[in-house]
Amino acid sequence: MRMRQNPQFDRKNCFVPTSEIIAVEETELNKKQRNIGKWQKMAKPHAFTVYYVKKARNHRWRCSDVTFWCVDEHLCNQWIQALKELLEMQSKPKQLLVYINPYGGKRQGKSIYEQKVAPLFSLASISTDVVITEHANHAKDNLFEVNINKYDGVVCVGGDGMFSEVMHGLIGRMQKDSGIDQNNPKAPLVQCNIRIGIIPAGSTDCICYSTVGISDPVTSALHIIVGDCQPLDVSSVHHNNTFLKYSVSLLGYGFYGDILKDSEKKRWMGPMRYDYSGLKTFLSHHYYEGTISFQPAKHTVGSPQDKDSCRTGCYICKKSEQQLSQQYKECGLKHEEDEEEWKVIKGKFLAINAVNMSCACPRSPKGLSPAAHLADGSADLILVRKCSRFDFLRYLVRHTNQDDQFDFSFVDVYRVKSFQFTSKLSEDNESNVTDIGKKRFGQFCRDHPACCCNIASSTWNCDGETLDSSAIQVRVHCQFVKLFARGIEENSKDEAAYSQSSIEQLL
Ligand SMILES: Nc1ncnc2c1ncn2[C@@H]1O[C@H](COP(=O)(O)OP(=O)(O)OP(=O)(O)O)[C@@H](O)[C@H]1O
Repeated sequence: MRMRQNPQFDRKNCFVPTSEIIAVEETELNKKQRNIGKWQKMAKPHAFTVYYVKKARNHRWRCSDVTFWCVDEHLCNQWIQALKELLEMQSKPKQLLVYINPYGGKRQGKSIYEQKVAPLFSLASISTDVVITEHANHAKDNLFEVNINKYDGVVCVGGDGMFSEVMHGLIGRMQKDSGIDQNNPKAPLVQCNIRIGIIPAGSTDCICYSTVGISDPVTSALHIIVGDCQPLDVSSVHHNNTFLKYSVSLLGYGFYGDILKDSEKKRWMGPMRYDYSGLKTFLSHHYYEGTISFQPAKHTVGSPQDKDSCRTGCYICKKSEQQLSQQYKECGLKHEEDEEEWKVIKGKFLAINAVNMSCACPRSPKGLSPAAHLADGSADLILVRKCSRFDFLRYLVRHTNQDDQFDFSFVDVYRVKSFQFTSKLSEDNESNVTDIGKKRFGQFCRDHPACCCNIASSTWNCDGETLDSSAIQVRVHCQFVKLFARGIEENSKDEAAYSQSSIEQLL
């Protein structure tokens, strides 16, 4: 059997893991092809083509191909059969439900899907049911009605808002089917095993970037095709006994809440509104008084100040999940989270951020918490206390350089599995949470004397959407949803090798 590669790889040796084969097809040889070089000498050659993932720089994936030729038709068919059987054995999706937001980002969702993604799905023999959304919550409502068991995954084409909508639909559907009341903050929620794929086509594609390493529709489509699986922690957010939202990236009060609230009023400015509102919020330098109580995530084996980041096959995520399951097994139903230690901090904050992932994006490649993990059952709680404008700027600048952004006297960071927040304003009205806190948590840690400034409440930014209440209770659910992704791969020798010569002889 002989090989004719994509011209750019001529005369290079290469290999492809079978898990990264996209499709195998019999190749029809036309007369012109048969007259090329060595194959000219072959009497009636037979051929098949292997389409595979080619890894390029910066986590970008592309589809490449290599064609194998031989004179023996039977041998050629045996190879095709054997390779197809190998592909069948893997957990690649066969049937997908696709939601396209035609208005997300630069309104390119439909054309991105049709031109870049659909041809790849068709090459990989994936059948799709495509829904072009007509209004907000169309996808979410639809997910409560469809025969979900028919699909191996749900794909959303859009930004973080579209992903959030699909995730809420899927989680909500699972709870409804299992008779679980999402309004009960302590309800044992049912995990969502159907994988979600994100084809980035929004103005913010932070979740895609943090789980794949790049916002690129073709790369994401290929992660879906090869059937990757990345579990993701999800935080549930409640106000007393009312369910508000789920969050997978940022829950931000103060600075990031104010930016979002202001930018919502300036939608007409397009993506520029985030820069404008960011500068305006920075200059206004508001701080907010409130009480935050949290339960440290004792099961995790990492810390927010670790030097290593969460990467493909992350040991810390695996180990932490094992510890957590062990804990539940040992304590069983007796396990009462309320009885565990709570820490309480009262203070004046410029920003309170809780992140379930690093929140890296092209603007801030390190993210809000560079060592946060995708699937360790915890969130990193970052408290930025009142400080001067100059110090706050120094803190923000450190998100873009190599210096430690937590190494400031006014910044504290904790790895937590649940937390509650009450602003001073709502504390006065809703003394409930504070009373419970006082009874349950004992000594409060007060940082400064009571503030004499006129402080209003801020708004919570929950994955890019505002929440109606400032008093919230948050609980992290370990590995609650699954994505067609594999986390960010190390920039290893493999990648360098791939980018130089890319394919080695498989057969
Ligand atoms: N057909 C539609 N018309 C209007 N809104 C829609 C439609 N389909 C989905 N949406 C809503 O649009 C919101 C934003 O979508 P998406 O995240 O895809 O785009 P985006 O440009 O990144 O958003 P944003 O401008 O909020 O950053 C989602 O919350 C989703 O519920």
